[in-house]
Amino acid sequence: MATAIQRCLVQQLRSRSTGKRSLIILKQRPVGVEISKEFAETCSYQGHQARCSHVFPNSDFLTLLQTRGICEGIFPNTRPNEVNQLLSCPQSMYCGFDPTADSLHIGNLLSLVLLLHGQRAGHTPIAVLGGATALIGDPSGKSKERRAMTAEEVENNILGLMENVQRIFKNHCELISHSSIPLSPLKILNNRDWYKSQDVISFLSTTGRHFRLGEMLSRSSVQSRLNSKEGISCTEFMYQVFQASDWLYLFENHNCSIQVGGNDQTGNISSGFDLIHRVTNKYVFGLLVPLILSPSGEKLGKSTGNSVWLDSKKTSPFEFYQYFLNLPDSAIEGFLKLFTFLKNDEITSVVDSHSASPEKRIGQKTLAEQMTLLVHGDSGLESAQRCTAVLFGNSVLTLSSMGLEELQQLVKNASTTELSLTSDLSLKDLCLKIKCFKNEVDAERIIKAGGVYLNQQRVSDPELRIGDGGHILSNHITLVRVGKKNFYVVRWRV
Ligand SMILES: Nc1ncnc2c1ncn2[C@@H]1O[C@H](COP(=O)(O)OP(=O)(O)OP(=O)(O)O)[C@@H](O)[C@H]1O
Ligand SMILES: N[C@@H](Cc1ccc(O)cc1)C(=O)O
Repeated sequence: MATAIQRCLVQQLRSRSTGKRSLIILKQRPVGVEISKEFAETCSYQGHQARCSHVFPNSDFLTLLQTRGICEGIFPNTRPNEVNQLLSCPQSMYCGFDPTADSLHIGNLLSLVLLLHGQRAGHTPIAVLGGATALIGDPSGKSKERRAMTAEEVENNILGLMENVQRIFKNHCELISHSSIPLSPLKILNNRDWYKSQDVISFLSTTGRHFRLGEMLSRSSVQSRLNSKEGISCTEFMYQVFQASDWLYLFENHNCSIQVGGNDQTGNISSGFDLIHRVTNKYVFGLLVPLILSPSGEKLGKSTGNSVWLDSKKTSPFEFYQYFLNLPDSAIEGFLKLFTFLKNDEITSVVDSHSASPEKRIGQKTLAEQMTLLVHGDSGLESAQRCTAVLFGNSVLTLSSMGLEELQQLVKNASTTELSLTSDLSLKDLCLKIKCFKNEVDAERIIKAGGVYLNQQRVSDPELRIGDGGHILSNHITLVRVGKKNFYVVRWRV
């Protein structure tokens, strides 16, 4: 007798007319993008070893997303039975990211978390990198025309985004999902691939015919620009056509009936819905995540200049960890539900312990740990915790276990000086050599007043001989701090 999954597959194959549905998993590599050896390895890794703890497909998926606040809206919201029916069979679900920067940020992370929940529930996640759409420019939420990007910039940014997405899926699979059933492999596609062989006339005479100008003009992203002094170019006006065509392509070639995006994407998702319905007479659905705002209420995003990046070179694991550690109490429960994979009862228990002693910041610590583990893996979390111990716990032992690079990340703006130790070097001489002070008088005064720290320990004798009393750590480094925030790294020649 056929299993439930087999019945589902047969039903799906019968119900679709395209004949191209890729229920067979394709390990497709974005063409035109250099793929590193690591990328190739993690791709095959995910295909073979990923495991999921849920029964497949998990019918509670949508309820879980809604109760945790991850899915704020379903587009269209008038067909609840169809969307539930669709999700009771294996689907592909996609989210697109335009490579307008070389890294994703925590606003984008929520859509990836939704895809990960989808993967855990038995669906196939697809990340589309907008090699084509980044060159057009999405007007959604933008009061001005975007700066035109060069093809080289876009190609370079794609590499960064691909690395981010791969790393997060790998960390989730290895460190967070304790599972027993294989997860569907993640697909990363570049939308440049399905446009590069089309000429503009055939695109307009085929795809273009399905779009109604009235509907296109009604999108709020278009309306707000039409009513502004800046206006909207034909290029950006056409953006919705490309995002809609992406979805049609994915629907026909990758069984993709679900698009995930921030709620600022409703207009583009609606264009895709209209196109697919017009062409195939089938219904597809958008799952909309809420926009993540900064504590001061603005959207966290690339263009808003307040990003917490997923690339460790732009936001180090320590800074990333600290961002969550410093969130106000009021944000914690919501963020634990949105971003972590802790179960609801685990979150309740964290929130209860936090409320009993808020000064211990148990909620912030749990959130920071879970987020750093997902984004930067266990080595990133260890580094973040080491850096925190040094900066806020004054741990000399931890400081001596750090490499120069990690220390430089910790004290980002600190100058690093290489010195040879002489037997008569005093603290005051050292401070002058590494340019903590402009003159001897200032040096003497501030050291005596207790404003100088060696390896996070206060020292107040300007004549103190350096070298005595473990001022030089076993990693041949001394960290000098003046006041609260001015750091200087000394690297001793050996
Ligand atoms: N702060 C945010 N909260 C939730 N989702 C977000 C946030 N920022 C972006 N997204 C979502 O991430 C996906 C990719 O967005 P995109 O690459 O355009 O990011 P962006 O930071 O908004 O970029 P830009 O500022 O250039 O528009 C979209 O679905 C978008 O809605
Ligand atoms: N328009 C989306 C990115 C995107 C690109 C291509 C898609 O097919 C889907 C989404 C954004 O700017 O946030």
